[in-house]
Amino acid sequence: MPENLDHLRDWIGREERRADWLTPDLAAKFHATLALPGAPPAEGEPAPPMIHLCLAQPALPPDALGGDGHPQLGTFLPPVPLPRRMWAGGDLRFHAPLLVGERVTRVSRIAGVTPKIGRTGPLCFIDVEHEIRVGDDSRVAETQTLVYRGDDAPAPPAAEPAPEGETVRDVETTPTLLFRYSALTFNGHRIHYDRRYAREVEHYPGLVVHGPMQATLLCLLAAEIAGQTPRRFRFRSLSTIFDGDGLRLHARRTEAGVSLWTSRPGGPLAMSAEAEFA
Ligand SMILES: CC(C)(COP(=O)(O)OP(=O)(O)OC[C@H]1O[C@@H](n2cnc3c(N)ncnc32)[C@H](O)[C@@H]1OP(=O)(O)O)[C@@H](O)C(=O)NCCC(=O)NCCSC(=O)C[C@](C)(O)C(=O)O
Repeated sequence: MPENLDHLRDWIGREERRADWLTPDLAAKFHATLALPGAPPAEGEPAPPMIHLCLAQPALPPDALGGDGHPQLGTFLPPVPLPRRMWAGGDLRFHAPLLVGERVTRVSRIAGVTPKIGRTGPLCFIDVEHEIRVGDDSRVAETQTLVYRGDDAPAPPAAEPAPEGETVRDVETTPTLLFRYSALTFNGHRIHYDRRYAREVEHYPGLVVHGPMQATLLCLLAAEIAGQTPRRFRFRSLSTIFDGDGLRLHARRTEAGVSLWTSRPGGPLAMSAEAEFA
């Protein structure tokens, strides 16, 4: 670790609250971007799980953004002195669906700051708890884990090819898909649309396929296989997928629910996830 990061724990407990409308327009754009089957839900109908990631995102002017296109660190998230942000994982509990047309409030709280040394060097994990409410009614409880890495951190060492699932779906990871998902989530992170920045500044071979989009596709696949929205959905991002790689979604039914994972075709495990229904 370049320096002692214990002082960042002072940020634990910091809260932020934002509100938004789940409009029919957003529901239609989410449906179209992810190529979901059938017609998008109309006003008053349940919206698909994970659409909340598109809601109540911070809307800041350009001078409040960092060089990576995200809000500058030290506003809500602590000022971690490691520049490269990635989405590391999540743990979500779905209490009840959001309905199209509802006014949604997102209450966010810094819940953890955990420095570690990984195989690729210093890592700092930040846990953010979000509660997605309509009035006093909690619909989704989510813990997001973000990770910050050093400037010169290498890619994790190559791993074995991931096994194939019982159910397999291929998704074409075009720049258009990545751009449209960034737009839906109002995510300015340049690693998803600025190829020169992704290569020259963050040393990736291509545009990065969003962790939350992979998680959304896996959660929707779990819901399709089980015929219902999971009660709990957990995931971890273990290696990165780039545009042009192709994204393969895998699923296998288990006693407790559905195990899911992503890879590029023939590539190592990228995201691993569990959906529970009881
Ligand atoms: C994070 C990397 C570099 C660590 O790779 P490593 O080889 O350095 O780590 P390690 O040696 O395997 O593990 C070190 C410690 O970290 C833990 N660990 C290791 N991984 C995770 C994880 N995911 N979640 C939680 N914990 C993790 C692991 O369990 C261990 O803990 P321990 O010492 O206590 O045993 C590696 O796992 C990696 O490259 N993951 C892929 C990340 C990725 O591609 N994310 C999606 C794209 S970025 C994105 O979508 C952005 C977005 C949407 O714009 C946005 O943030 O807003």
